[in-house]
Amino acid sequence: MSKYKVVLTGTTWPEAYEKLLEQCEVKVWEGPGPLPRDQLLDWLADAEGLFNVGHVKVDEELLDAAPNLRVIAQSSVGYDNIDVEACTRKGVPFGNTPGVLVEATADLTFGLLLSAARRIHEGWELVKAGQWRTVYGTDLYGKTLGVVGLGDIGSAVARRAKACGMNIIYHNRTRRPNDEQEGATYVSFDELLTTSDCIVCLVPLSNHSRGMFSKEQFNKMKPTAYFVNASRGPVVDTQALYDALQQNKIAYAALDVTDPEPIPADHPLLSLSNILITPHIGSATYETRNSMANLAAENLLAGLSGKPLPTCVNQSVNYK
Ligand SMILES: NC(=O)C1=CN([C@@H]2O[C@H](COP(=O)(O)OP(=O)(O)OC[C@H]3O[C@@H](n4cnc5c(N)ncnc54)[C@H](OP(=O)(O)O)[C@@H]3O)[C@@H](O)[C@H]2O)C=CC1
Ligand SMILES: O=C(O)C(=O)CO
Repeated sequence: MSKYKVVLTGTTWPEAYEKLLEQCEVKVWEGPGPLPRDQLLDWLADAEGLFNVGHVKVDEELLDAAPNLRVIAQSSVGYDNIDVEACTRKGVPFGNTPGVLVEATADLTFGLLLSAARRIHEGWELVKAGQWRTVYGTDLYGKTLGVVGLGDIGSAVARRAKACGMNIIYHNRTRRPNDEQEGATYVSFDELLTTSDCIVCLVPLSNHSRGMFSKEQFNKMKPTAYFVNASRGPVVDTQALYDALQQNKIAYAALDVTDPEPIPADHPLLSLSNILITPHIGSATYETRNSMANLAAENLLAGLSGKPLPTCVNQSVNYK
C-alpha cells in the first residue's frame, strides 16, 4: 500500500512521529529557524496532509498551492493562524487539540497569578543576589477574580482560584450555566473591569477580541488590579499595558503571551518592575505536549483515510 504524503512543519514528539511514519511519507522541517514559506509551498504541491506544529499561517495562498490536501492538523487549541473559512470553502477539514492541554495551561495561568501576587520570582532573584529580605505581596484569599473567556481553560483556572478562597466573576459572549452553578457569577465586561481584584484573560484571538484590553479598559481597572494574559498577545494593546503599569494605573501584569512574540530583550515592557513574563509555556509539560502531538496525529490520520476528525473545527466539512 502506498503511503500518504504529509508535510510536518517542525519536529514533533516521538510517539506521534512513529504513528505518522507507519502510514505516511513525511517531509519534516528540522530547521534551522522556521520553515521558509517558499519551501513549504513547494513541499505542499503534492501533499495530502499538513501537520502544523509551528503555527504556520494557513491562508488561501497556501491552500491553492496544495491541490491534493485532504486534512490539516495542528497541535494547539488556538487557531488564530488558520483561515478556517478558506479551509471549509476548499473542503479541507481542520483539527486542533482542545481538552488535552486544559489542566497544564490552567496550572501555568494560576501559577502566574500566584507568583505575581506573592512575588515568588522576585524573592528568588533577591536570594540569588545575596539579599535575604522580605518582599511583600498581596493575598488572593477573599479577593475577586474576573475571568474573561471562561471556556475550558478559564473554567479550570476558576476551579483553582475557588479552592484558594477567591470569588469568581466572568464575562463571555454567552453565559455558562454549569459554571454558574459552581459559583461563577456572570457580569458585563465593564463590571468585570471595575470590580475585579485580579483579571485573567483566556479568550481566543479573533476579530472580536483583538485589542480588547486597551487604554480604556486599563483605566477602568482598580489601581491595585493584577492582570494575567495567557491567551494570545494581540488581545492586549501592548503600549496601553506598558502605560498602565508604568503610571501605576494597575498594580501588576503577568503574561505568558506577548505581542510581538518572542518579545525582544530590549522591549520597554521588560524594563518595568511590576511585570512577570514567561515564554508561552502554558501547555509545555512533557505529558501534555505528548498528548497534543498524539491527538494531532489522530486528526491527521483520520482525515487522510476519509474518516471524521476526532476534534474538528469546521464540522460541516468533517461530516459531509
Ligand atoms: N498560553 C498558552 O500556552 C495557551 C494559550 N491558549 C489560548 O487560550 C485560548 C482559550 O482556550 P480554551 O479555553 O481551550 O478555549 P474555549 O473555546 O474553551 O474558551 C474560550 C472562551 O472564550 C470566550 N470568548 C471568545 N471570544 C470572546 C470575546 N470576544 N469576549 C469574551 N469572551 C469570549 C468563549 O465564549 P463565547 O464564545 O461565548 O464568548 C469561550 O468560553 C485559546 O484559544 C488560546 O489562544 C490555549 C492553550 C495554551
Ligand atoms: O494550544 C495553544 O493554543 C497554545 O497556545 C499552545 O499550547
